[in-house]
Amino acid sequence: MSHNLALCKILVKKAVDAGAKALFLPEATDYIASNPQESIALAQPMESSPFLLGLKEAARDSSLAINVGIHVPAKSGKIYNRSCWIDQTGTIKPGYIYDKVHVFDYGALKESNSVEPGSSIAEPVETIVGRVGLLICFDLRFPEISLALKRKNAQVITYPSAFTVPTGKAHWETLLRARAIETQAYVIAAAQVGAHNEKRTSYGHSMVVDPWGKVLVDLPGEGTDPEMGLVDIDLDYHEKIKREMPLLRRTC
Ligand SMILES: O=C(O)CNC(=O)[C@H](CS)NC(=O)CCC(=O)C(=O)O
Repeated sequence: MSHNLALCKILVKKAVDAGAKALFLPEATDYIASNPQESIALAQPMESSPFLLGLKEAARDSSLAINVGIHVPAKSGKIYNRSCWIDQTGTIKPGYIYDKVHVFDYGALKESNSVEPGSSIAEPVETIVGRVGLLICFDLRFPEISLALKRKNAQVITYPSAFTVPTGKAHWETLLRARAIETQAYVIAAAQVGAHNEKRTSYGHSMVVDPWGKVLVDLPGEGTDPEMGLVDIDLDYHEKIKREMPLLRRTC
């Protein structure tokens, strides 16, 4: 976790140097464990997690908002797979969190062994880059939840992710573009890349798609340094797309 925090701080510096107002980090940025027991054992409460406290401090010191995926202990003894919005003062206000609703049980991965599913869709967060709807990774396959955020006027939807390589190759870009086209929102999907342990490798291809479905960023995931892309979130463009093709007024 201290290693991951150090990598995050490199990205914070890159973001600040590039003039960014917000930085989007992947799902499970604190750690990816080798098995469900380890994942549960490593989870720390938000109040005392050195990873999260360090990231909040970095946000405050650099006046940079940060979206990050972490693990948090749940009352059931399992953990929540959580997406947090840290604002540019380093604060996670009430309502700035979302717990992954759809857990990923596929092939060798049984997320439900360790993760307690969340039970609600968070209101979009009013941020320095617009109204941000928080979702996570496998939620990407369930259009309903992103359309619920569209009805709540989300301008940006985030999917911090750690997709598997085969499902990523088959579906990742198509799903992200579809969600952006349907919701007419910016879709931002920071993704883990490469080998985590002998059993797990993530697909990568961190991607940003604009409200028309155009891919603005697709990071190659090469080399050893953490990579970052830079985009302008153009809220006027988002409005224009919605005005010219008002999908919500129609019924079906
Ligand atoms: O394990 C952790 O700590 C973090 N969580 C994840 O990486 C999760 C659960 S295993 N991964 C996914 O949801 C991949 C979804 C996917 O690949 C797909 O929908 O095709």
